[in-house]
Amino acid sequence: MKIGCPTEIKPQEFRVGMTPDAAREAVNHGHTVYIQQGAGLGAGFADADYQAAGAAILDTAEEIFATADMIVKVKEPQAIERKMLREGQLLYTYLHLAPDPDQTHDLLNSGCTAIAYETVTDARGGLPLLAPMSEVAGRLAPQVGAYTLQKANGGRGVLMGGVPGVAPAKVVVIGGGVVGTHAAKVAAGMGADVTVLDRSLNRLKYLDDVFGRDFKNRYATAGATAELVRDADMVIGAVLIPGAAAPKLVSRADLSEMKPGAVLVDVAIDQGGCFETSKATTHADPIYEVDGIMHYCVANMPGAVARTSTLALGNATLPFLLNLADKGWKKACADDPHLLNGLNVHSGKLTYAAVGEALGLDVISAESAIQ
Ligand SMILES: NC(=O)C1=CN([C@@H]2O[C@H](COP(=O)(O)OP(=O)(O)OC[C@H]3O[C@@H](n4cnc5c(N)ncnc54)[C@H](O)[C@@H]3O)[C@@H](O)[C@H]2O)C=CC1
Ligand SMILES: CC(=O)C(=O)O
Ligand SMILES: [Mg+2]
Repeated sequence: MKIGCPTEIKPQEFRVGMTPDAAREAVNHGHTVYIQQGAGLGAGFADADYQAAGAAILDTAEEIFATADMIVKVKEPQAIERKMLREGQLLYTYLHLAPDPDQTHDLLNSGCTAIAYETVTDARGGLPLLAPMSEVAGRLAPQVGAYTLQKANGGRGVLMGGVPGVAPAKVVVIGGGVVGTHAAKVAAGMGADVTVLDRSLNRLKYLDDVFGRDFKNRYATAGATAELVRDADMVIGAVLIPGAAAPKLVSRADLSEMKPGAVLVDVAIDQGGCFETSKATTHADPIYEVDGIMHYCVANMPGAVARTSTLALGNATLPFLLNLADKGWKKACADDPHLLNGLNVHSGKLTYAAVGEALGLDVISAESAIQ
């Protein structure tokens, strides 16, 4: 198969869809790999590294899209990339379609087949292609939140760990999955007073068993959420209903109850955000204020640490990538129901129920797409 990897063009996105190691493995499996010139530079990989791995370098994204049967990326295709997708081409990347009707319509119109990293599942109920970036974003969240809490950045001027004689910051994490757990670990490590909210009792039991001494947890009723948010210096939004638009758990009215200069870090922004006042921002201009509350809502947080993130994402995407290339997407999906769960779009039809529900569009079953 011809596999193509273009340079990411989302603002300040420095990750790349394939590492030289991934290219080498695909070449060893008998595939031809095309990398756009300079695609790996932001993550520290030179064109020569890809060439040494057996990949060919092409100058432009147009050439990559025109040549390849499968496009491997990191971020959802941007409008200009969507115009280059064609009928029958396979797209393997993050999509986050539920909050993005424009992208959804373009993918449907292109006739391509699109597998979304974020809805591929595993046998333990996890999301193996989302998890590595959730680990990164979770660990970054208290770091960017702590920066935002500084006075010069609009925050209330509270130090995460306090100092002897002065209380630490109160950090509330809504959603105790991968993002939430990594965020809580780092915030607790910085010395903050951390509470994690989740609606899954099993998850709370796990957090209590493993991290009971490091941070507290509460069941996420609306009442408990409101009570903790009111008193927080930093709230990290980390909920997910896979594939669906994030539920809004803090309203604009709730902001008036919060401490002026408190910080909301909405990691769930790529699924539309879990605070009513969230709107996606970029690394170039990440922070804004609403009613005295600072918001950080970058939808591609892992791009800030592109080398770590590219290596972590590549470890997770490679086995599926090789299966897709070796067997073709239909057989690869027929053999692996977890990969089939990643199928969001095929030949002008949506194949993922939660996306259809969020956007009010018809959906066919993924099973029917592989017949
Ligand atoms: N902004 C960025 O750069 C990045 C964003 N993300 C996003 O972060 C979000 C979280 O991802 P993961 O932690 O991997 O998901 P996850 O599935 O591991 O965890 C989500 C948790 O939210 C809980 N939850 C669901 N509804 C809830 C509610 N109403 N109240 C409280 N808890 C609730 C679930 O029980 C689960 O434990 C996703 O939207 C993901 O796409 C992930 C990586 C990077
Ligand atoms: C998960 C995701 O959207 C990201 O890593 O950018
Ligand atoms: Mg994202």
